Amino acid sequence: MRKSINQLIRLLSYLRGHAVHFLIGLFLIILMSYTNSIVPVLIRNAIDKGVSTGAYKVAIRYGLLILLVGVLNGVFSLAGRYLLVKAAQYAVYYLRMDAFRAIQRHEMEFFDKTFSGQLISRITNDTERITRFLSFRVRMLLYSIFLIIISLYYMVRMNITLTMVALITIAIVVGLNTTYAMKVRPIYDKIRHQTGVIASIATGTIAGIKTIKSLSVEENVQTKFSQENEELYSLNVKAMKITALYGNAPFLVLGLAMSTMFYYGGKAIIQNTLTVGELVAFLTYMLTMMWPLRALGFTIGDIQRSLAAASRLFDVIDSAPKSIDPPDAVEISNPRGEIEFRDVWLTYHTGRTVLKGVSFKVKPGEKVLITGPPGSGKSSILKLIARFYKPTKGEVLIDGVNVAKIKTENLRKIVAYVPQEPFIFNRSIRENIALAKPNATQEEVERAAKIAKIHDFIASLPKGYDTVVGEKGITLSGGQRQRIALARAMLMNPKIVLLDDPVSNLDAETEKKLVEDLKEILQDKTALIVSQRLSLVKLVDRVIVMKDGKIVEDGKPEELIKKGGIFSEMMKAGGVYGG
Ligand SMILES: Nc1ncnc2c1ncn2[C@@H]1O[C@H](COP(=O)(O)OP(=O)(O)OP(=O)(O)O)[C@@H](O)[C@H]1O
Repeated sequence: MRKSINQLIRLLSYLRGHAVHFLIGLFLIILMSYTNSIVPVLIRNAIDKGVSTGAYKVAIRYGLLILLVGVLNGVFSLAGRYLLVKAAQYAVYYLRMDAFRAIQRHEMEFFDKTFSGQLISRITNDTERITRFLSFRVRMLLYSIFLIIISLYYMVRMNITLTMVALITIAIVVGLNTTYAMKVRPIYDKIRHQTGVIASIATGTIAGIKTIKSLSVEENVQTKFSQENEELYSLNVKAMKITALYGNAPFLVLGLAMSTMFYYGGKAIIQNTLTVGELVAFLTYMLTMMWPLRALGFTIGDIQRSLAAASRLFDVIDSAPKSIDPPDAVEISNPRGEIEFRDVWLTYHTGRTVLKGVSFKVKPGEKVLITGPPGSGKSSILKLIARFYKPTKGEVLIDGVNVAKIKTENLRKIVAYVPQEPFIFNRSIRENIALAKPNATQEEVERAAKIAKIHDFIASLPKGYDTVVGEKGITLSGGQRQRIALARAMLMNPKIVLLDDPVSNLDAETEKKLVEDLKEILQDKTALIVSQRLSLVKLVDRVIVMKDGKIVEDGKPEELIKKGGIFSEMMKAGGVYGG
C-alpha cells in the first residue's frame, strides 16, 4: 500500500508542468458530475411544479433549465477532458523520455539480460496504460464517485425507501462489474501476451524469410503460427462469453430495481408520500448512474495495474546508472593510442569466464591481429577496450589511463569499434555515416567516406549521400555495409580502431580489396583486428592467438610461423581457423 502511494505521488509529480491544467480539469469533472446529477431534480420540478399543476410556463422554464444544464455539462466535459488529457500526455511524454534516456544509460549487460520485447513494452504499452489512467480512469473515477454521492444526497431528501433500493442496486452492479473485471482481466492479459507471441512469430518469419524459403520450411512455420492463432481465437471467444454474460446482467438488475421502484413508488404516490415527479426523478437517477457504476468496477481494478505499470517504468529508470561517466572521469586530450591489458579476467552474467588473466601491451600505431578458435574470447577483448563491459578483475588501460575512468564522450572519440555486422539505420547514407556527429559538414562526411573508399559508390547513386538505405531503401552488400561502418568510425578520426571480424561476411574478391584499403585506412592508427582469416596477416605487425580465454601465442607473424605453434598450423591450413 505504502509503495503504491509512493508510486502514485511519483507519477503525479510528472504532472508538475501542467498541475494547474490537471486540477482545473478535475474541478470541471466534479462540476460535470454535479450538472448531471441535478437533471433528475429539474425533471421532478418540471413535473410536480409544472405538468401536474397545469402550469405550462413553469414546465417550459424547467425544460429550458435542463437544456442549459445540458449545455454546461457538455462544456465542462469537453474542457475537463481536454485539460486532463493534455496534462496526462505531457506527464507521459516526460516519463517516456526519462525511461528512454535511462534505457540508453544502461550498460551492455542489462541488454544481455533483458528481452528487447520487454523494454519496448515498457516504452509503449506501459506508458499507454499510464496515459489512460491519468486521463480517462482518474476522470471516470472522480466523475462516478461524485455523481453517485450527489445523486444519493438528492435521493435521500426525496425518499428513503427508494434510496435503499438504489443503494442495493449500486452495490449489486458494482459487485457484478468487479467480478466481471476480475474474471475477464486475466484473459485479456493472456490475449495481450498471445498477440505478442503472434507478432514475434510474424516478425521472426519476415526477418528470416530467406532462411525459411531456402530450407522450404514454410509449412512448419505455418503450423506453429496456426497453433498460436487458434489459441488467440479461443481466448477471444472466452472473453466474449464472459463479457456477454456479465455485460448484460446489470441491465437485468436495473430492470428489477426499476420495477421495485414502481412497486414502492406507486404505493407511495397513492398514499401521498411521494410525488410523480419524484418517482420519475428516481428512475432517471438509476439510468444516469448505470454507466458510471459499470465503469467503476473496471476503474478500481485498473488503478493497481496502472501503478504496477508505473512501477515497472520506475524500475527501468532507477536501475540505470545516474550518469554514464564515473564521478572522477578524466579526459585524454592528446591520445597516443597505446593499449594495455593487465591480468584481465572477464565473466559474463551467464557465469561463463571468457578471459582468464589476459595481459598484453599494444604500442601506439601498432596493428594487431587477434585470432584463435571460436569462443576463445577474441571479441570480448575488443568489447573491454570499448568499455561495453567491465573486467571482472584486472585493468584495461589506454595511454596508461584505466578505461573505466575515461569520460565516455572522450573514449568514443579515441576508440572506434566496428562490429562484425554493423547496423545500418533506415536513414540516408549521410545520416548513417554522421551517426556519431549529426552536425558533421558534407566535407567531413565525404572525407570519411573517401577514407573508407566508399565515396565513389555513393556518388554514383542518383541521390548520392541522400540515398536512403536499409529497410525500404536500397539494399547494401556486405562489403558496402562494412565500408559505411568504417566511414562512420573514421568520421571521428579515432586513434584506436577495433575491427571485429571485418571480412567474415565478404567474398574473396571484396575481402582482398578491403584488406588492401585497410592498410591505408588504418595508417596512423592503433588497430586491433579480430579475425580467423589469414588474409589480414599482411596488414599487421603482430599476431595474438587466443585459446580458451588465454593468450597462447603473441609475436610477429614471421616469428610465430617459425615457432611452429597454433598460428603456423593455421597458416598451413590456409585460412579460417581449423578449416
Ligand atoms: N554478452 C555476452 N553475454 C554472455 N556470454 C557472452 C557474451 N558475449 C560473448 N559471450 C560468450 O563468451 C564466449 C567468448 O565470446 P567471444 O565473442 O569473445 O569469442 P570469440 O573468440 O570472438 O568468438 P567468435 O570467433 O565465435 O566470434 C563465447 O562462449 C560467447 O558465447
